[in-house]
Parts: sequence; structure tokens; C-alpha cells
Amino acid sequence: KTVHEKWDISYHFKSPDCVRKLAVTVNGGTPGPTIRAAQGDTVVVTVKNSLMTENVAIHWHGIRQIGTPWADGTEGVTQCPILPGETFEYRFVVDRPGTYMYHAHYGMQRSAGLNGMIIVSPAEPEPFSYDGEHDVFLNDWWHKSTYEQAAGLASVPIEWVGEPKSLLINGRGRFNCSALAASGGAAAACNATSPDCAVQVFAVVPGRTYRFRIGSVTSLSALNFEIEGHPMTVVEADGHYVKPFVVKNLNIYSGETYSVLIKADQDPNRNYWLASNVVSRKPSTPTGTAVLSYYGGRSSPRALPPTAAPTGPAWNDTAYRIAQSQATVSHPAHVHPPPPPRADRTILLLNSQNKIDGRIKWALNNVSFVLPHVPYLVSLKHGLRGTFDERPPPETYDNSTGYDVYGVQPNPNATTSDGLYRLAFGSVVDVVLQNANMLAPNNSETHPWHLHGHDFWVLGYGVGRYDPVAHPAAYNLKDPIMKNTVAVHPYGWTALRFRADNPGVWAFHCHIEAHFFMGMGVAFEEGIDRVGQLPEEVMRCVSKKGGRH
Ligand SMILES: O=C1O[C@H]([C@@H](O)CO)C(O)=C1O
Repeated sequence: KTVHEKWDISYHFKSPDCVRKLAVTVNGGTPGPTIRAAQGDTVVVTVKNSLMTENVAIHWHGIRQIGTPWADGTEGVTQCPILPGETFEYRFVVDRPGTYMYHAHYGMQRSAGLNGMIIVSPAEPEPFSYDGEHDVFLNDWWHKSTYEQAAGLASVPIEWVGEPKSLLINGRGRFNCSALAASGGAAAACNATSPDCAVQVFAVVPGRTYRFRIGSVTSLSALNFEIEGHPMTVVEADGHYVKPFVVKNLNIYSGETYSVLIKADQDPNRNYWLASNVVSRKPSTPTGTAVLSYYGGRSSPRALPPTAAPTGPAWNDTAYRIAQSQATVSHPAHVHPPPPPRADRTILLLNSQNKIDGRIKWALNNVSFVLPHVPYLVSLKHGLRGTFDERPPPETYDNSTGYDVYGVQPNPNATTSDGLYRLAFGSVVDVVLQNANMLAPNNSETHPWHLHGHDFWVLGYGVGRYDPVAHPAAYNLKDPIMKNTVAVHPYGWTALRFRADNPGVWAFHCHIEAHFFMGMGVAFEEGIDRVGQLPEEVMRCVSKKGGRH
């Protein structure tokens, strides 16, 4: 069947954390509506850009777009942006069941509020059962506009975005209005009684089992999510069934989705916290909260729990997070196509912070990514020349003198490029993400990497410098989970494998909005000759002669 959505994208004043701010909305809301479809359905979203002075493009995060690479919604890669006043139709098949998301993919627009969930119900029975379902959509939130943030990042010296003001659960948080007034902020802009920031309540029937679908669309933060007093059994990650394991709390990186099961077996006469906490960066943001309430209990549904909200694990406990990453393996009875035993090509990507013309950038093998003005998909499909740098980016980094991933590099210079990797169609590609120290000493951050157009097998994680001889021998080829987003941990490496069998051009990038803006991404082309005729509306910015309008 076909699921139709009609969306109007426009700015509205919203108060997600009680502080009034202009937000990019879908039909007046942030988050936007949840798309619900069944496996195999065609989803058609008619998007009208009513932003007046701003372009837009929307990415369907986790949907592989098999046969429809032009519908991936990535400005500069798969399409020209949708101009103000224009209408664009996204049409694609949701071929796999699971929990997915959508969000803007133009500049740093995602962080302005254009985001939501996609839930695809399965055609076949799942390897677990439950009585009811709740959806939890996690985000971080700033009071500065996206434009102020972007301008700050591009300034010399950099004006970093800083830690978020609030953490949102289903678009709701709670900023301390009196603190805002005390710091000289406009008190009128903070309204603790705004319905936009009313506490979100998740109601459960005593004795029942619930599936919580959890997605994180944060701009920056790695999060730890906990439901007070209710251990969670992890059963799904990025649309793939997980060999179940139980956690007290769940680490979730931007771009990831999970499903967990909880049993409503606690005292029904009180409420419990849902808590979202920053991990991996030194937090300065209060815990994001919502409330779990039992039907029939003596507590009023909106009553705040009698306890203090969970504060999560120590923010810098990297080993704790790596252990959870490693515990996330495939469900034995739902083995997706097993990974091919070896790769045809290995691309080793050094993640480094660099300086270009005095600006702080991120680079892969010393190349900082910039998007071309003509979308790759259009240039390559139509054979346009001179629209991007045709020299391929490097396959590895210079390790001739033994790159010290723990040290500050003596030469932080890098170059920018809009070149891309061209993959042999059908070939098996390994990508190893190598983390390193940043420009300042003793710091390495977590980067959640998201691949468009594919799911990949997660073959292994390690700490320190990746060894191309020793480490592949220990890859998990038995039951690796497939995902579309995976973290490379501080000072660590992460190895993943995918088959380049989806004709198109696909972005692969750090899902931290500021980091992609600062160059932390690459692009892959495969099977361009197999791509069908491009719809006219993806190339509205390209002149017939090949240049840009
Ligand atoms: O890209 C980043 O820049 C800042 C800092 O390194 C410079 O201010 C930071 O924490 C990042 O993740």
C-alpha cells in the first residue's frame, strides 16, 4: 500500500524547553509527525517549503532507498535543495521493518527542529513479543539560532556551539526560567507553563510488557537513557534484531535507534523517571526527564516521582560504553545475510581535528569534506565535468613515522576537497574509522558515523591504533549486528563492512551536526550507470549546460 504525507515546512515560535525560539516545523510541529508504515509500503511525502528565505532537504535516516537514490534527501549529494515556495515529492519503499528517523539534511538545519520518527511494522513475526508500545525521541537543544551556531563555527577563532541548554524527550524539556532571568536573559522568553514544555507522560498497565522505540537525533550529545527502576532488554538496533541483553541504562549516539522491552512490574502507586543524560563530553546540561506512570495507581499521572532523576553512568567511563557496543550483536535466529568473509577494498579513515586558514576543521586522512554545488548524483549520472574534484581522496593516512593517536599532531594542516570515493559495483568494502587526539592535548571525542543507502556489519571495536594485520583476524564474522550508524570511541577504532550494491551516491559522515559542517564526512559512488532516470525536481539548480543556475 501507499502511505501519503503532505507536509508544510515553516518557521514557528516554539518553546520546547519553555524558552521561546524560532523552530523549523513540519505542519507546525517539532518533532514532526511520526510516519507509520508497513514493510514493503511505498511512502510518498509531498514537501512544500514555506520557509520563505531558506532552502530545505529531508533525509530518511536508515531507509536504504534501493532504486530511488534521488529520494535520499541529502543536499549536494543526491539533490538540489528545495527552494522557498517549491514543492518536492519524496517517494520511496520502506523495505525493512524497524525504527527509523527523518531529519533535515541541509546545512545545520536539522538542529533547528525539522526531525521525526519513522516506524515500519514487520511483515513477519518478530523474535520477541510485547503488549504495548511507546516511542521515545531524544534530542538536545540550544537557544542560539542555527545561523549563529554556523557562523560561530566558521569564525576565527572558533565560537564553538557549546553544550546544549536542554535535553528533549519527544520534543519537550524544561529549562530553569529563574536561572535564565538571573543570567540576564529575557525572562519573558521563558514560560514554565507553556504547553510546549509540559511533562511528557508514558502510561503503562501493571504487569504488561512494553516495547520502547528509542531514537536519538541529537546535534551533538551522546546520551544515556534510563527508565528508573525498569531494566531494559535491548531487542532492536537500527532496524535489526539484537541478541537480547539487559541493561540498567542505554547509551545511544546521534543517528542510532533501539527498541527495548520493559516489564511494568514495579509499585504502581508512584511514578518513575525517564532520564536522558549526556555522556562522553563533560556535561553541563541538566538531565532531560519524562514520567512513567501506572494506570490504576494512586499517583496522579503528571506527578513528579518522589526520587531524584537518574544521573546515568560517569560521563567519561568509555569502557562502559564500549562494553555495550560490543554486546550489541545479531539475534541468532534472525541472521541477516552473513558478512562476506573478506573485503575487496579497505578504506582506513583517520578522524582528526585540523586547521585550515586558521579555522578549526575535521578531516579524514587530512582531507576536510565540502559539498559540491552540483549534486554528485546529477554530475555523475549526466556525465558533467568540472563540478567537483575528480581526484579520489586518500585510502589511508600517512603512518610511515608511526602516527601517535594519543598525541597532538605537530602539523595540524589539512586541505579541503569535494572529491568522492568510487566503489566497484557489488564489491565488499571495509571502512575502518581511526580516532585520534584533537588539537588540544588529552582529548578525543566520540563520533557517531552514519552511512546512507546501506546497512553495514559492525566487525569490531578497539582501543588505540588499528593494526591492519592483527586486528582483522579478530573481527566478528559470526554474529555481527547490522547498523546504519556506529560510534568510534575516544582514541579507538571501529571496523565495518558493507556491500556496494545500491546504485547511487551516498554520504558517510559524523552525525554530529557541527562536525559534518566542519568537514567530517565522505561520499561514496557505486553503480552510477545502473541508476534510473533522475526526476527533474532533484536537478533544479543545475543548468542544461552542466553548470549551476
Ligand atoms: O569540533 C569541536 O570543536 C570543539 C573544540 O575542540 C574547539 O572549541 C569541540 O569540543 C569539538 O567537538
